[in-house]
Amino acid sequence: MAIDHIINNQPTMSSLKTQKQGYQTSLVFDALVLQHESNIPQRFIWPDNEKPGSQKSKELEVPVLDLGDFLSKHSSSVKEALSLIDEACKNHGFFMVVNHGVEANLISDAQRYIDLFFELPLSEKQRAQRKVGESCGYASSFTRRFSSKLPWKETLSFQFSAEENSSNIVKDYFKNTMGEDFVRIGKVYQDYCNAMSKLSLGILELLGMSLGVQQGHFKEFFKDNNSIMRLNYYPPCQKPGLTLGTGPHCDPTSLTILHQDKVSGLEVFVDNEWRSIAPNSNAFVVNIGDTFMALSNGRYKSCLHRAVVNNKCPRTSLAFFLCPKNDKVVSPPDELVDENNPRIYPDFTWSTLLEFTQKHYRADMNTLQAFSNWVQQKPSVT
Ligand SMILES: C=C1C[C@]23C[C@@]1(O)CC[C@H]2[C@]1(C)CCC[C@@](C)(C(=O)O)[C@H]1[C@@H]3C(=O)O
Ligand SMILES: O=C(O)CCC(=O)C(=O)O
Ligand SMILES: [Fe+2]
Repeated sequence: MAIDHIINNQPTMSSLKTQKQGYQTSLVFDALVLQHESNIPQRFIWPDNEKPGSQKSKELEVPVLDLGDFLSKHSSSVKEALSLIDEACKNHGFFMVVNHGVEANLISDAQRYIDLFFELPLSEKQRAQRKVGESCGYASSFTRRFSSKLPWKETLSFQFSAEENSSNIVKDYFKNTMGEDFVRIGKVYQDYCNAMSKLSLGILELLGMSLGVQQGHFKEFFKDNNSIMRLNYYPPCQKPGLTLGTGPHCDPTSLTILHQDKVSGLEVFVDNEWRSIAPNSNAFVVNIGDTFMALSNGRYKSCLHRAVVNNKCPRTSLAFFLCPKNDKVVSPPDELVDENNPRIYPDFTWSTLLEFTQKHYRADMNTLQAFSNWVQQKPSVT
């Protein structure tokens, strides 16, 4: 049966009646069906210049930061760590963190529950269905947002807040969205996000030092962060050379703390070629996002990366996207602006950049430039 026929006749296909647009047929990516299909629907096939093809990417060696060592202030490790991280962040914006203090069984629970959630029947997952224009909820390859170059993935994204009065925000999300059976899962992801928020503050202390910024500046800016946690689930694909789990992009957020499962797939575009970052279950991959690039006045780079899929097994990743509180104005500290380093980006708030990515622009390798142009055209947006 032709794949389009399969998709179009899925019981899961739903038609959406909206006040504005009348009937709109929305196709749903049923991973259980598509992962066995070798006839890939056109909308999942990427253009020739973006297809991953069949050749395996060379591995990229990124600096590995021993955070425990660094934070215990062993002067020898501090100096060496700072220069390693500084060079990586000026070049491709990626490094790894080990000895991070996050419990191994918390990480393995968080990884295990990704499989549990995404192996649920589609109708169950759709109880958390993400609405167009919103950044939280379940999305199946964004069939409701995009009509081409669809990512070969399902995602579940939810909000985290480090503010005192929001200490149960993740737990409540799972309970209210998915019901009592998900209280335990909600607790695991609440604990995981708390650990990510704490870890990010340790990393920010290091980035502040390597940028030569007043001690604790970035920690202070992000202490009440309002971040986004995303579970990525990449089903196997029979033609992995034609599709992409996540297309080439820079993260619009500030810092991404990613945990790759045992299955490789993360690739970074460095020196004009795609390079893979090998999975390491004891480490987190950290990358600079657009918002931190603006905070560093362009000193540290938010770089192009993507996720490829394979034809053998699912791949999962835990992505914690550190974001400042919505109304915080993103503006580089004075130490990073002088006559030799004039301002590169306008002041903006994270909520405005997030709205731009959710309602006006598909995040890619030019998001921040497109956003800067958009903000400068719009009167009184900060
Ligand atoms: C602010 C965000 C938008 C995306 C999630 C994120 O929290 C950070 C990464 C962004 C994204 C992954 C970049 C590639 C395109 C995208 C549409 C995706 O493939 O998921 C982006 C996310 C989004 O939901 O817009
Ligand atoms: O899954 C991965 O390895 C990368 C995902 C990613 O880049 C993202 O979600 O922004
Ligand atoms: Fe990313």
